[in-house]
Amino acid sequence: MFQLRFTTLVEAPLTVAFDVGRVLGRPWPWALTEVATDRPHADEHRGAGGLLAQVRHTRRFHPTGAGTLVDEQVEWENRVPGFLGRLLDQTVVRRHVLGAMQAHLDLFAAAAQRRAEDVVQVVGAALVSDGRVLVAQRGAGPFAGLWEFPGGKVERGESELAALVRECREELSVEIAPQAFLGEVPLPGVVAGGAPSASTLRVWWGRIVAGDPVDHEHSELRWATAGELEALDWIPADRPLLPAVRALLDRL
Ligand SMILES: Nc1nc2c([nH]c(=O)n2[C@H]2C[C@H](O)[C@@H](COP(=O)(O)OP(=O)(O)OP(=O)(O)O)O2)c(=O)[nH]1
Repeated sequence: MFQLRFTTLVEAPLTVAFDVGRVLGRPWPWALTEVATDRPHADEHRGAGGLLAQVRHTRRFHPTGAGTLVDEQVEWENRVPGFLGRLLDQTVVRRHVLGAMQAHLDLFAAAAQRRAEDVVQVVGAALVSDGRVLVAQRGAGPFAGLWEFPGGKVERGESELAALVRECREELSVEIAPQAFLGEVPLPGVVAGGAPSASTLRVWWGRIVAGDPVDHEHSELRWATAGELEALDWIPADRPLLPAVRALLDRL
């Protein structure tokens, strides 16, 4: 098997990067078959055509503070075996795969970035102080009574971190300094009238730099220890983020 690996940082949330990648497909002149998909984390295609007896193309999507890191691996086998096959690979096939992938990845990154402008993102703050994290209970709406991270929707043209700072000011009357990206989860519902499951929640560790939290929107605010997090009745989408928050509290 020959192989090449590509990593691309796409300025788009996980679900947008995955869905745009899916629509664009793979840059091969013959159709590959999707053999595995785990939206929005990974997918795998296989097929064959032209000089290639077998192609396996896997893609993994990792959330980062700067966007989604797309890690792709292309593996193939030539139709021609042995020395001639290796020569063919080095002179023709590899160059072809590289060229096709580079053009495809440029297109992919630009398309995902454009699409991200139309999908409303949600940001949340894990505000930590004295070994505890501030959690908030929603007072109204479909998630009334459930716990969440303070935060809200990123407005059009606003950066994610500016939205995080603004939401904490509006909801809690505190000034915060974002510290590090903690994780991202898909939101299964409809956010701001978009398609179901199009948006994600991206959570950042933050420190309060001025003020004491005053509750303006929630039914309750609570400073929770790492050990208390699991037992709270969370919005279900948030649960996969709890290990990262617990690890942060344990580390600080
Ligand atoms: N803030 C926050 N929202 C969450 C979390 N988990 C989760 O599923 N959501 C969902 C609930 C809502 O559908 C959406 C956020 O909407 P929001 O109502 O808080 O946003 P917002 O402050 O901008 O409010 P508004 O403009 O609708 O008044 O994300 C979470 O941990 N924090």
